[in-house]
Amino acid sequence: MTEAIRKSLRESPKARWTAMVVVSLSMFGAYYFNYALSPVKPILESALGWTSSDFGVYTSAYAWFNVYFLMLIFSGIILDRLGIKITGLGATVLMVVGTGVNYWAITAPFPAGAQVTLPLIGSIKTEVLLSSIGFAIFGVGSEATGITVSKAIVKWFKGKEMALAMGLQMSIARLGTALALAISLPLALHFTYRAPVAFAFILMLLGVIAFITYIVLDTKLDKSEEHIEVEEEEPFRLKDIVMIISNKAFWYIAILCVLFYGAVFPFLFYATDFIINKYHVSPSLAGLIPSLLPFGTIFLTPFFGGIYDKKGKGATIMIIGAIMLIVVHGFLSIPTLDNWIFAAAMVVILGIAFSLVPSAMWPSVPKIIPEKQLGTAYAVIFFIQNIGLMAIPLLLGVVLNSTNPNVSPNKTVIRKAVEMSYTKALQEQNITLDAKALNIAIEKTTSGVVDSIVESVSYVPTPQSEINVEKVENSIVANNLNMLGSPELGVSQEKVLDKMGSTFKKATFEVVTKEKLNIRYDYQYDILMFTLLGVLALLFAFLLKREDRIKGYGLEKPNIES
Ligand SMILES: NCCCC[C@H](NC(=O)[C@@H](N)CCCCN)C(=O)O
Repeated sequence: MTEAIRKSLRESPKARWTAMVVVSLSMFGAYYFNYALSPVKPILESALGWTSSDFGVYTSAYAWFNVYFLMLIFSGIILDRLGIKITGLGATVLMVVGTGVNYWAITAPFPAGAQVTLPLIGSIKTEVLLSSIGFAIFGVGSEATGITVSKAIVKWFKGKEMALAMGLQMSIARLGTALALAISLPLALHFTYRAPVAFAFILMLLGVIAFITYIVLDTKLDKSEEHIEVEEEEPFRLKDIVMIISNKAFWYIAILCVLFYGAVFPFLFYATDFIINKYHVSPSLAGLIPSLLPFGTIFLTPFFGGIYDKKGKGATIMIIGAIMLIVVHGFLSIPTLDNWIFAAAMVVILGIAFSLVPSAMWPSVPKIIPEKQLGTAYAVIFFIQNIGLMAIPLLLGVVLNSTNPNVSPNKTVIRKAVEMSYTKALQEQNITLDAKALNIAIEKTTSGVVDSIVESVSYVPTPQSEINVEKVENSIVANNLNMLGSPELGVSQEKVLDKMGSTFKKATFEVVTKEKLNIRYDYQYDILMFTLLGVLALLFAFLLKREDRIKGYGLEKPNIES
C-alpha cells in the first residue's frame, strides 16, 4: 500500500482539518435537502393536494436510480478509477441538477389533476413524478458525494484522527438535517412552499464551490507527495470488486450497516405516528420527539470517533451500539410503558447508539479494504444500505396493516362519511368548490378527527364483526348535518367552510367515540421487528469482532499511529 509520510501536506494539522471542513461542506446541503420537505408536508398537502402515498413515492425516489440502475456501484467504480476530484465534481453538479429539476416540477403550472400512468407504479400526479425524478437524480449525486467525501477523508487522515474527522464530517452533514427541521417550515410559511427547495438549490451551488475549493487542496496534497518515495499502487481494476466481495469482514460491516441503519432511519420515518398512537400526544409534540435524535448525534458522533482514534475498540463500540438499539426498541415495544417522557428518553438513547455505531463503523472500512478499492467498497455498503432503506419501510407497512386489519377500513368509513357530509351540506348551501379544494377540506377534517381521538380518548374498540358500517356512516352524516344547522345569511363562503370543518370534526368525533371504532394503530409488531434487526446487528457485530481477531485488521486498535 502507498505509504507517504515524509512531509506530505497531510502532516500539517491545519491543512488536513481545513480539507475536512471544506469537503464536508459539500454534503451539508445534501442532508438539508434530504429532509427539507418533511416539515412542509402539510403545506404541500393543501397547496398541491399531495397525499401521504405521494410523499411515500417521493421519499423512496431518493434510492430509485442508485438501486435499480446500480448508479451507486458505478459511482464507486468511477471514484476508484477516475479519482476523487472528477467524481466529486460530477456528483455535486448532479445534486444541483436534481434539486433544480425538483424546483421546476413543483413550480411548473401543471393542469389540476394532471396524471401519468406508469408500468408498476400505476397512476401518479405529473408533478409528483417529476419532482421524484429530480429527487432520484439528487440521490445519485448525494450518495456519490458521500462515498467521495469518505475516500477524501481517508486520504488525508489515514494513520491520524480518522474517526474524529469522519465523525465531524457526519456532524457537519447532520447540521444540514437540523437546519432543515428548524427552518424549512418557517421558510415555507413566510414565502411559499417552494422556498425550502430554492434554498436547497443555493446550498447545492455552494456545495459545488466547496468541492472546487477542495480540489485545489487535493491538488496541493498530491503535489506535496510527488517527491516522496512511495511504493506504487496497482491501479484499480474491475477484478478488485471480486476481492472486496470475497472479504468476510467487509460483508459483516455491510450487513451490520443495513441492519443498524434499517432500525434507525425507518423508525424515524414512522416515529411521529407511532408516538401519537401509543403515547396519546398531539402531533406537534410527537413530531418534536424524533427530532431529538439528529441533534444529539451532532455532538456525540465526533466524541465517540475521538475515543476510537485514541483508544481503539472499534468492534466493541459497534457491539455496545447494537445492544443499546435492542434495549431501546425492546422497551418501546412493551405495551404498558406508555408515558411519552419515557419515549423521549428512549429516542435520546437511540441517538447515543446512532452516534456510537457510525463513529466506529465507517472508519473501520479502510482497515479492512485497501485505499484504491475504498470507493467501490463504500459504494457497495451504501448500495446494500439503500436497498434496505427502501425495503424495510415497505415491510413495516405490510406488518402494520396486517396486524391492524381494521384501522385503515375504519378510517375509510370516517372519510367517506365526512365526504358525504360535505357534499350534502355544500349542495344545501349552494356552494360550489373545485375538486382539489373539496378534497383538501375532507382530508383535513378526517385527519383532525382521527388525530384528536387517538390523542385524547382511550377505549376498548367494538369488535369489528359488531360494526354495521352503513349505520355508522349514516349516523356520522346525520350528526354532522344536524349540528351544522341551517345556513346563516350574509356570511362569507370562507366562514361557512370554516364552520363546516369545525362542526364536522366535533360531530364525527361524537359518533366515532360512541361507536368505539378501532382507529388506533398498534405498532408493537413493527417495533419488535426493529428489535429483531438490533439482535441481528449485534450478531454481526460479534462476528466482525471475531473475524478481526482472526485476521488482525486492527479494529480494536487506535487509529492514530504512535
Ligand atoms: N464516512 C461515511 C459517512 C456515511 C454517513 C451515513 N450516510 C449514509 O449512510 C448515506 N448512505 C445516507 C443515507 C441516507 C438516506 N436518506 C450517515 O450516517 O448519515
